[in-house]
This record gives sequence, C-alpha cells and structure tokens, in this order.
Amino acid sequence: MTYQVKEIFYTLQGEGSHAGRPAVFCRFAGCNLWNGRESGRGKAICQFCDTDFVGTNGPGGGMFRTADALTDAISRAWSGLASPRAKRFVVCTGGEPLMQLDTALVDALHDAGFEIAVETNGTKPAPPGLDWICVSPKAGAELVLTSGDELKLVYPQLAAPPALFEDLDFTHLRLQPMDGPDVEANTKSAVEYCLQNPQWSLSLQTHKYLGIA
Ligand SMILES: C[S@@+](CC[C@H](N)C(=O)[O-])C[C@H]1O[C@@H](n2cnc3c(N)ncnc32)[C@H](O)[C@@H]1O
Ligand SMILES: Nc1nc2[nH]cc(C(=O)O)c2c(=O)[nH]1
Ligand code: SF4
Ligand SMILES: [Mg+2]
Repeated sequence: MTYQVKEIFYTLQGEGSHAGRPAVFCRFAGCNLWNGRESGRGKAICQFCDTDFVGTNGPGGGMFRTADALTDAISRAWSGLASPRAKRFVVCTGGEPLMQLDTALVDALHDAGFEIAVETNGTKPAPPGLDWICVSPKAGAELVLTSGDELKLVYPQLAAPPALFEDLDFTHLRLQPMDGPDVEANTKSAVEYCLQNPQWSLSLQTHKYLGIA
C-alpha cells in the first residue's frame, strides 16, 4: 500500500479534548466528500472545509511505499524530548485519513511507541486499535462510525443539528464553530447552544488564535 501524504508537521493539537497537547500531524491527501479544488467546492458534499489536502507537496509530504517508511517520517517529525510522562502522539487527519490508514500502519506506529488519534468524517470504518477516534459528521454524508471517543460537530450545519447525534456512543460531545465569513456569529451561537444544552462543550480551533500550524 502506498500512502499519499500532503504534509507532516509537529505542533500542538488545536482542537477538541486534546487541545494543547504536542502531536505530529500526518495529513493524508484526498477526501471522499470534496475533491479539494475551489472550482468543485459548490457541488461538494462538504463545502466548508478549511484545509488544503490536495497532492503530496507540503512540508514533509510525499508518497510512502510502506507503513514502516511513513512511520519513520512521522518519528523524525517528533521533536519533543523523551519523557516517561509523555507518550509520543500522532494525529492522523487529512483529507479523510480512513481512506488510507490501515492495520499495517496502526501496528507500525504502535511499535514505534506512538499513541494514535484520528480526525475523521465518520463515513468509513476504522481499523482496530486506534487510541482516540474523533468523528466530525457532515450534513448529507452517511455516518457509519457511530461510536468513538469524541464527536466534534462543526456548527451550525442546517441539516445536521446537534440533537441528531447525542444518543450515539461517544464519550465527549463538542461543538466547533464553523470557520469562514461568519465565524464570529457561529462562535456566539455555539456558546449559546452549549450553555443551554450542557451535554455539549465548546471546541475552539485554538491554533488559529495562536497563529501556529
Ligand atoms: C480538515 S478535517 C480532516 C479530517 C476529516 N476529513 C474530518 O472532516 O473530520 C479536520 C477537522 O476540521 C474540521 N473543520 C473543517 N473545516 C472547518 C471549518 N471551516 N470550521 C471549523 N472546523 C472545520 C473538520 O470538521 C474536522 O473536525
Ligand atoms: N494545530 C492543529 N490542530 C488541529 N486539529 C485538527 C486539525 C486538522 O486539520 O485536522 C488541526 C490542524 O490543522 N492544526
Ligand atoms: S470531510 Fe474533512 S477533509 Fe473532507 S472536505 Fe470535509 S472537512 Fe475537509
Ligand atoms: Mg486543520
């Protein structure tokens, strides 16, 4: 299996329950809900994406012919000092990581000592053994991953109100304001929604406020 990776970088997880935690991000190329080109955004299933996941030309990106080769690249990107209190942490994202993340890669990353998190749109099954599954459902896309650690709903999406998801099997329920021209209003209404519906907590994209990757 050749893995196509847009970029690999070390930063703080900006979003969700692990916000603030150092992690290597492995951004897989390609997504099943948008072709990634601005010309195709209007007819995409997912139209609000904030990410360039096209190609393999980003920092640390490329084609990796084996799970070991990709794991080596992810290991090299980890820049933290070794500590008995901190496992190395990789966040697999994209694009849609579950189009490519397979058992061979999960095993290789675990063998290299990584804890593995995934950010997924939930339309594809996950390989066994992942340490943290964050599902971010998209209006108009069938959800097949109905359990996990965190459900992080970009808010608002007219056809995907939070109540649709709150009986699924997720430990944490988060609302993440939709970035774009209306981010300020979206943040206000997400705050209001959480205050009234305390089963939901707010997830901010803190890396954007910090000006880091
Ligand atoms: C770029 S996606 C990649 C992973 C996967 N395809 C997914 O959608 O979960 C990473 C995270 O960013 C969120 N996201 C994408 N565009 C966003 C936007 N405009 N505002 C807020 N969150 C956004 C996604 O919902 C997801 O939680
Ligand atoms: N710092 C940082 N945190 C993130 N959490 C999820 C991200 C993503 O694009 O999947 C992301 C990202 O792109 N940067
Ligand atoms: S599913 Fe994720 S990567 Fe794909 S277009 Fe939507 S937000 Fe972007
Ligand atoms: Mg991002």
